[in-house]
Amino acid sequence: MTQRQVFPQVCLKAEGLAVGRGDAALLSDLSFSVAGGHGLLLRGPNGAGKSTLLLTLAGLLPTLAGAVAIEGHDPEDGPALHHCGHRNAVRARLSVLETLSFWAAINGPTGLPPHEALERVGLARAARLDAGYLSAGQQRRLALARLLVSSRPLWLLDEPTAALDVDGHALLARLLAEHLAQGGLAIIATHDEIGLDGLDTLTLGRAA
Ligand SMILES: Nc1ncnc2c1ncn2[C@@H]1O[C@H](COP(=O)(O)OP(=O)(O)OP(=O)(O)O)[C@@H](O)[C@H]1O
Repeated sequence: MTQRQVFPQVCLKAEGLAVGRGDAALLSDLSFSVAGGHGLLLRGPNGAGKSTLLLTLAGLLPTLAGAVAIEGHDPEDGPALHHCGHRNAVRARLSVLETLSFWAAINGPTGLPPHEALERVGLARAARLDAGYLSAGQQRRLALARLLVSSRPLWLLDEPTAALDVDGHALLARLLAEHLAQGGLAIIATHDEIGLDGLDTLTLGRAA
């Protein structure tokens, strides 16, 4: 299938960035850029600061020095990014479809309709089940579906393969390939192989 450019030319630039918890810098003097159509893998040992960097890029932690800019994104088009963290933001007492519809309503129904997104991630048959009953890997798939129901150029993914089976790994690679082909960009903290060629790698420091 031929993919079309969906996103305008968006580029994330980090310059002289220091990130950490409280006042203590875990990583400093980071400069890198990721352009539309490109993906960057964050590698490094446990505790190196990958999640901290993603949270900082997402604006959920303050920068300790330097700056992050997302160039080429028009705020009129809505938020620029999704942050998909370790937790799956699954609401146990809502059905799978209700959970995803909730996220589409909160984040903007600018992507796939929820039932189509569930098809994409292999959860169509679980649509009416309480989301709390999903297995760990199914909950991860539901978290990935959240990326699909609201169209945003920048995906910040923290250990996206956690609990996914072999098919789930392949699914993630397909979703990423399609996102990049549409001009999206992705930064992915992972210890796993992602199964997609052409990704750049940034290896971060040492565990404390
Ligand atoms: N809220 C917090 N307050 C203080 N220190 C924290 C807090 N959260 C994390 N840390 C510390 O920050 C350091 C970096 O953690 P972070 O989760 O960014 O590492 P990581 O590279 O993502 O690790 P992993 O590969 O294990 O996921 C760790 O030493 C951790 O203990």
